[in-house]
Amino acid sequence: MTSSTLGTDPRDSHALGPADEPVLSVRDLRVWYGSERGAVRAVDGVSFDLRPGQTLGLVGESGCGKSTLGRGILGILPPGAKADGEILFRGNDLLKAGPRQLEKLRGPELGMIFQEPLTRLNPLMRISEHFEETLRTHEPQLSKDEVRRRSIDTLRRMGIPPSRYHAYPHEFSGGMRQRIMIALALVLRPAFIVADEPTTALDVLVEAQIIRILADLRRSFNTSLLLITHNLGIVAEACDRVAVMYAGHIVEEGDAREVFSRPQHPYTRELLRSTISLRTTGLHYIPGAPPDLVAPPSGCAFHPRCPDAMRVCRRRDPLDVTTSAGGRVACWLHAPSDQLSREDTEPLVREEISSADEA
Ligand SMILES: Nc1ncnc2c1ncn2[C@@H]1O[C@H](COP(=O)(O)OP(=O)(O)OP(=O)(O)O)[C@@H](O)[C@H]1O
Repeated sequence: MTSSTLGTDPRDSHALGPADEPVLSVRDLRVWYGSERGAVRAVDGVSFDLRPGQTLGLVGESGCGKSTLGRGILGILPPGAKADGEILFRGNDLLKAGPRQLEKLRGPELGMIFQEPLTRLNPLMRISEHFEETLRTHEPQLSKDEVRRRSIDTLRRMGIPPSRYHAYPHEFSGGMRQRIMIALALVLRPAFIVADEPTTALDVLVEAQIIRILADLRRSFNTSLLLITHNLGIVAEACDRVAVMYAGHIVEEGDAREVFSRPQHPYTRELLRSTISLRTTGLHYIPGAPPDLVAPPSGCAFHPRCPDAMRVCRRRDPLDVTTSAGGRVACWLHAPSDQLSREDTEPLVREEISSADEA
């Protein structure tokens, strides 16, 4: 595929390549922000693939780099941020695309769903006008009737009845406005969408509704979705795969059910334990806090908080290991034994951890 295929009719996008060919391949992506203290390494060597129709949940504590990763892929980082690596979207490297080429792709090919719908819907414009503007900008060949039909059909999928097509944003509840925002992203039928905390500000019922809609995306449009959230329950319900992020790295990735039932990385395990569920008897907190990304700990960045840390964890970056269930985990506990000496596997005692932190 050549770069000339970028920006073609998005409705053809799903016909390109076999179904199992990734629509998005991120390779060794690094994103850093400048700060007075030095570079904030918010995304530090991230790689993953996303296939057509697949939903990948991206989880991790606050400040682990999830939003930066999502924004980096879409090319909407704030000024001063730098990115390096490869972001292959249908075979073309988005990091090498110019700003105008990226601008063209955002919307019809690369969709975005963020929070705060009111700030993004123009209060002076009817919902119909929002749809007309979006479709006319990206698909000017559509007739007025087609614009109306496609918009109403997309809104209906989001549970917004056609009778509300000409209403103004303030005439809808917060949850409905959020669904309208999702419909505005979907009406262009992008091949890939980043949804960053799309439900955080909503009540539980609306949240459940939106999650069902997101889970239906695959059936309706074969859209691939990167869903960024703090809510592991949402990932369990709506995602095929999950990637767990810590200090700018993906520390574990795999089939969502498999990762939730048999977490391989101590961080994933601790994160799951700190989530409220019906079976929760007492809430667990992961001791400590995510590290400063200007000067993260040596070796595995989780080692100062890890209950299973070994001496090697402080000294060497963990290797990515494929799990028996077909996922991957970056943790020395799972490394082949020939990579480790006896001393490497000795437990890292708390005193050593704190003295290393002070150093
Ligand atoms: N514009 C910026 N300038 C400098 N540092 C930034 C900027 N935006 C984010 N960061 C830093 O980058 C790191 C990753 O932030 P990011 O928002 O990507 O994490 P996150 O996992 O999405 O967090 P949250 O769940 O709270 O949204 C943090 O240390 C954050 O302070």
